[in-house]
Amino acid sequence: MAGVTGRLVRGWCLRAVRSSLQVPAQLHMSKTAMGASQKDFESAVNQMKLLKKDPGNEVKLKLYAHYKQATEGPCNTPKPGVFDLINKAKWDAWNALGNLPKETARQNYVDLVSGLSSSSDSSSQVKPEADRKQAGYETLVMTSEDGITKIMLNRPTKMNALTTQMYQEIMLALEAASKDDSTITVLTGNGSYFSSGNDLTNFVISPDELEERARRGAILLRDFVGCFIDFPKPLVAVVNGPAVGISVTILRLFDLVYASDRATFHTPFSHLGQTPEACSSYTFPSLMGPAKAAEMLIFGKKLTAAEACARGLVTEVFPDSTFQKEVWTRLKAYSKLPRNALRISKQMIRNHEKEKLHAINAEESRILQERWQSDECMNAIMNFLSRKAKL
Ligand SMILES: CCCCC/C=C/CC(=O)SCCNC(=O)CCNC(=O)[C@H](O)C(C)(C)COP(=O)(O)OP(=O)(O)OC[C@H]1O[C@@H](n2cnc3c(N)ncnc32)[C@H](O)[C@@H]1OP(=O)(O)O
Repeated sequence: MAGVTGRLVRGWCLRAVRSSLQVPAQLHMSKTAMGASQKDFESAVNQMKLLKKDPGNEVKLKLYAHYKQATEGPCNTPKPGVFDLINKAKWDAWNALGNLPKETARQNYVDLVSGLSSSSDSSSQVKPEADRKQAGYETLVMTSEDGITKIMLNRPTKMNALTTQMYQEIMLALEAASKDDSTITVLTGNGSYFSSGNDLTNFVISPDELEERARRGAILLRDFVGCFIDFPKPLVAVVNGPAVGISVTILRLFDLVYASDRATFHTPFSHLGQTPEACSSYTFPSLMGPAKAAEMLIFGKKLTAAEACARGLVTEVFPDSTFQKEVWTRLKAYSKLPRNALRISKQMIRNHEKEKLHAINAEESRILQERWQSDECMNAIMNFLSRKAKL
C-alpha cells in the first residue's frame, strides 16, 4: 500500500483500528487444515488490542483489510466518496485483496500481528534509556543546561510538521520551562527543517467529524498561541532551517529570532485556502508595513533569511556552517545575565499589547475554524496529500 493511499490515512488513530478489529461473538473456535486456526486468529485480534506502539498506517490498513477478508470475505460494499478519505483508504485496501480465500487472509492477519508483537517486544527492551532522555515527551526533546531550557521539535523525517500531539506537548513544555530555574527558553528543530508548519494530515478526517474537529482545532490553536503571548521569560527561536506556516507567524511572539542562512520563511495560507494565525494579521503589518505583510500573508511570498531579517522578523542571520556554534555561545553568555532583570524587562516590552494579542488570537482562530470547513481548504489538503501540488 504505497503512495497516496498510505498518505491519506495518517491521523487515523490506533483506537479506531482496534475497534474496527473487534471479533464478532459468533465466530467459531475450530482449527482448520490450512494454517491459523480460528483460535489463533482471535488471539491475534486480542493481541492487537494490547499493542503499545502504533504500527503505522500502512500496516493498520493491511490488518484491517485482512480482518475484513477473513471475517466477511471479498469486499462487496459501495465505494466511499472521494472526500471520505479514511473510509476510502480502508475500502481500497480491502478491495485490493480481491478473492483471497478467508483462510489465507486469516493466516496473513496472524502473521502480521505476530511480526508486530515480536518487534514491539524487542523495542521495549531498549526503550527505558530513550524514555528517560525524552522525559515524557514523544515529539520533542527537552533539555535544560547552563541556564537554558531547550525545546527541540523532533519529527525530522516529517520536517517537524506539527501534529495535534505536538501542539499539546509544546504547551506542556512551555509551562514547565516557565517554572523551571532556567533564564532563557529556546525553541528549535531537529534535522534540516525548523518546522514545516501544521501537519496537513491533521485534516484527514471523515466529513461527519469535520465541524467538531474544526471547533476543537480552533480551541487548540487559540490555547497554543496564548502560551506564547503569555510566556514570562525571554524566548528565543533558533531557526535551524526552513520554516513554514505557523512556525513563521509565531516568531513575532519570540524575543530573539536567530536564523541560519539556509532558513526560509514561507506562509502559503491562501494556497491552502486558509488565513493568518498566531496574531500575524496584526503583528506582521505592524512589523514590516501592510504592503510587505500582504506579500507574505496574502500572496505567500517565501523570504530568504536575509529578507526576513531586513523586515524585522529575524534578529540576526548566521552562516549555516557556524550557526550552532555561534548561536549557542551567544545564548550561554546571555543566560548568565541577572534572571529577574531579563524577565521583568521582557514583560515591560510585551505587556502593552498582551490584551490586544489575545483578542486577535481569538478572532483569527474563529475565522480559521470556518476556513477549515471550506471547499477551498479541503481541496488544497487533498492536493498536498495526493502530491499533485507541492508548495
Ligand atoms: C491545531 C491546529 C492549528 C493549525 C494552525 C494552522 C497553521 C497553518 C500552517 O502551518 S500552513 C503550513 C502547512 N504546511 C505546509 O503547507 C507544508 C507542506 N509540506 C510541503 O510543502 C513539503 O513537505 C515541504 C516543502 C515542507 C518539504 O518538501 P520536501 O520535498 O523537501 O520533503 P517531503 O515533502 O518529501 O517531506 C518529507 C515527509 O514529510 C511530510 N511532511 C512535510 N511537511 C508536512 C506537513 N506540513 N504536513 C504533513 N506532512 C508533511 C511529507 O508528507 C513527507 O512524508 P512522506 O515521506 O511520508 O511522504
